[in-house]
Amino acid sequence: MSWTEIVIEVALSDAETLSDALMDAGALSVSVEDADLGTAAEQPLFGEPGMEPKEAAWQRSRVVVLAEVDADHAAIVSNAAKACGVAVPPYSLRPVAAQDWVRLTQSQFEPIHIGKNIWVVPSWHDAPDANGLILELDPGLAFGTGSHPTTRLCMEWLEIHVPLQKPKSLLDYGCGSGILAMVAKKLGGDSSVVGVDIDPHAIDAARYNSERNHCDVAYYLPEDFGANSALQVFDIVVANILSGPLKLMAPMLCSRIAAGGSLTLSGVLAEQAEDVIAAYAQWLPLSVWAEQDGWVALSGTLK
Ligand SMILES: C[S@@+](CC[C@H](N)C(=O)[O-])C[C@H]1O[C@@H](n2cnc3c(N)ncnc32)[C@H](O)[C@@H]1O
Repeated sequence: MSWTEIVIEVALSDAETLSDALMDAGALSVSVEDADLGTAAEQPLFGEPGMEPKEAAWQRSRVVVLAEVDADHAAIVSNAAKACGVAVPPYSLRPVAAQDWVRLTQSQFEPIHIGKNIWVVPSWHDAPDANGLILELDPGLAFGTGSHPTTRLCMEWLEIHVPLQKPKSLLDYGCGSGILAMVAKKLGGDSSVVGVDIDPHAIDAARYNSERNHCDVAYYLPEDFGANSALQVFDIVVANILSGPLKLMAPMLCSRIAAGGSLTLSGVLAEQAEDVIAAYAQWLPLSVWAEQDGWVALSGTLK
């Protein structure tokens, strides 16, 4: 399947009405861009701090219309112009090369190597190292594909500490795609792993991902977690959220750590570490375990 782009240069004031009319006249999609984009005449959108914002983003617009290759392109433009009560604007046509869009999108997601031996592998790839700890995971609605430094920090911590601590139970609070819970389950053998997230889409994604990776993990929304395991404590608690919620959650998260158990937090910027450490100080001494790209993982053991 291939398409044609109709490129029309119009005055800024006409761009929006013409775009609507072009959709009514048979366009598949319409986008409006700065006609001076990439040229010496392009104006920066934002001025220096303190300057008045410009009234308009740019001076002249280019309307780019995607149409079927065998559509009547002249009719699309003239019908739209007629509907707007303006003269038919000059336009040019350019072919859009046929692409395998699925393949193109998929090629942007390569397997990710984390720590010593963990691989996060999209379903359309073979595992690069058959002896590695392989998580099959596609980019989706929930946060956690292994590309973010905070996820990587937590996975690296788990890779080292789960085999050392051999936890009987582990809680992943703010589980997103379930990536940390699944790694913990694969590293921890028969330990009981629970994931909690406030976002129902994340819970669905985590359940789906865990089934595909043969990981027996229980996932809950916070209210169901409270109802189902009100008194349960865990040998390891890990939470990769942001510093604000982590500070508020300190009493709740600490109440979930078993005696002698540990807590690992990420989603915290290096400059926020001191503040987060202070919020947890009455329960356990946290310290910076590692830093990546300005993000830290904090870790500590319950007093
Ligand atoms: C940064 S993502 C981390 C996802 C995954 N654990 C990882 O390490 O990649 C944070 C997750 O915490 C969840 N979250 C945010 N606030 C929360 C809260 N108050 N209770 C539970 N989950 C929360 C978000 O929905 C999101 O999925």
